[in-house]
Amino acid sequence: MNIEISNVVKKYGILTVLDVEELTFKSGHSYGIVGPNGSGKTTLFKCITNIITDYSGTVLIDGRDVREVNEILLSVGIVLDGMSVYENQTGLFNIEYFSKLRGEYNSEFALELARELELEDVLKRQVRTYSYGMIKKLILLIALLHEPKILILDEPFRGLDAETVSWFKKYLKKLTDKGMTLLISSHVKEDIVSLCEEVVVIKKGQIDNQINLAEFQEKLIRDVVTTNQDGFIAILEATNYYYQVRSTGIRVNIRDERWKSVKDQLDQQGIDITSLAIVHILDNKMN
Ligand SMILES: Nc1ncnc2c1ncn2[C@@H]1O[C@H](COP(=O)(O)OP(=O)(O)OP(=O)(O)O)[C@@H](O)[C@H]1O
Repeated sequence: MNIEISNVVKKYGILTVLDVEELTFKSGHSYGIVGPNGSGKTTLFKCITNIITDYSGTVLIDGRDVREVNEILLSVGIVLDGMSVYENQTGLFNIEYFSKLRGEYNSEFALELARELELEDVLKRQVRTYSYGMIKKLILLIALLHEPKILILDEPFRGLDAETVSWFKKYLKKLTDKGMTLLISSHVKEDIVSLCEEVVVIKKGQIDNQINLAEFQEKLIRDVVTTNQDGFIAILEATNYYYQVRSTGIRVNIRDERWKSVKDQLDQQGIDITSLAIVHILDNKMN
């Protein structure tokens, strides 16, 4: 399912917290939404899922306005950071309850997921006796139960152990391979890189950048310090490669094979590399 956002402006009083002219999430693709705290990521998710409705502009899912055709939301799963369940009820009650709110309850599938997430043994316990990670797993399990066509996850992995994060990533990959659209916000670069094809950077409520990660696969940013920085710059100037002089060294932004030729030239001129740090493209953009 596609999501098309046009001229969406959300204000709190006189403060504009979201102002997105045009943004499209294509069916079956996975998107990372990144940006500093308070930049509007959660607000965007809430507008897409009708949790916030008092915005101007439109959000269309498969061409239908989410504020007019509520049924579309049955195909959308959302997990917001800080979402809660009924703590005085058991895990199983919560799974069944939230599942039935959306339609059929498939107990076999629910148990299968619970087993994979190692929640099976605690399903009959009241949720208030769960650890933070168990509650988070339970909420994610509930969101997965209906195999949504669009899944929106706001900081989904915070507080989960490495094994569970790895399970979720594999599971989400399977779902996107089957055509689910995934929107995920995270401050953890590795989560975004391992799951998403495209990154949308939001700053102060506006789209600051859109990055196709596939294009950057072989392109690494390097911060390089050499024994002769002027000689190094002369090589980069002569080859027309883009560089920046920084306190951490000379930042070069070139593909692997070109970097090899730069290194050969450094060798020929007797210039040694004393320090080399690889910076991922997203380190620049995420915060
Ligand atoms: N109910 C509210 N009343 C007033 N302002 C709000 C309300 N909810 C959010 N805001 C403001 O809207 C802006 C965007 O908040 P939002 O939660 O969307 O940011 P975020 O990018 O998800 O941040 P984080 O990375 O910290 O989760 C912030 O300035 C926040 O203070």
